Amino acid sequence: MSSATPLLETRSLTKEFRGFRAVSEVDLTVSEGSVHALVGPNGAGKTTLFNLLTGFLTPSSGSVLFDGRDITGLAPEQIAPLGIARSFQITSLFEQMTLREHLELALASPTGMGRQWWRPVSRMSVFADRSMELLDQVGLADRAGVPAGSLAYGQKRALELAIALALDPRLLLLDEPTAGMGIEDIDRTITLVKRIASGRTVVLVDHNMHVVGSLADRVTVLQAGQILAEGPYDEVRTDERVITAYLGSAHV
Ligand SMILES: Nc1ncnc2c1ncn2[C@@H]1O[C@H](COP(=O)(O)OP(=O)(O)OP(=O)(O)O)[C@@H](O)[C@H]1O
Repeated sequence: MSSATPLLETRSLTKEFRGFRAVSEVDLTVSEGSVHALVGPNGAGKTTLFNLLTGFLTPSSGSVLFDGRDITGLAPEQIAPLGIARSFQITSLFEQMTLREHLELALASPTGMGRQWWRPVSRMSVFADRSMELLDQVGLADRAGVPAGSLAYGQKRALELAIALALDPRLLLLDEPTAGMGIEDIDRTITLVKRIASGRTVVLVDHNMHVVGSLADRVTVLQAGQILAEGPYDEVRTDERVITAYLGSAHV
């Protein structure tokens, strides 16, 4: 992480909901090739910030720059093809569809890698090899033909990661990748994220400090919509202001 080139930058980014500032003048700088964690107590503005970065929300003021380009106000379907993918906190899979079909659909979508959405479904087999590669990357190659509904929770989250990777994103945004997981799945997810983070930039929201400490090169702590502290994990976790902020929340 020697390069100082920011892949993602926000400048005075602000989102108000009827006068309430959920995100307030946030200046975030994410270096290319880094894993950058966003943490903070409930309601700190993490999800709102993710929504601003991916175009699901439009900022009230301020800007978002990706690779030096101003992407403020672009729609999600304009932002995704630039190389920003997101995995969601809530599982969004089709229970009856097989794992391979999920990947083929992701690859064939307008924002997907091939952008060959005009191809008839019968020609989706061109994506078969890539689908298997992606499933292999997340350790699900042997489940390719089973319906997503039959997967265990941790496997569903791994499938969602594979779907996000179908874009071959430069920037991958992970919203609580270990939420609701037991310790074994958490450790498996840490290993998986480490593997897929190589060669790309990852911004991660997670409440689990073991996950953050294991993965993040840099941590930004949000509180009440503002940046409270920022730095390497070991520095941030001993910061008095951060400790105080967390003592007031459910996630100590
Ligand atoms: N659409 C909305 N309308 C009004 N208020 C909102 C809206 N979305 C979020 N908020 C408020 O903005 C604040 C930040 O919410 P946000 O979901 O971004 O926090 P968070 O850090 O992701 O919290 P959590 O850790 O619980 O997911 C909260 O007070 C929330 O109630």
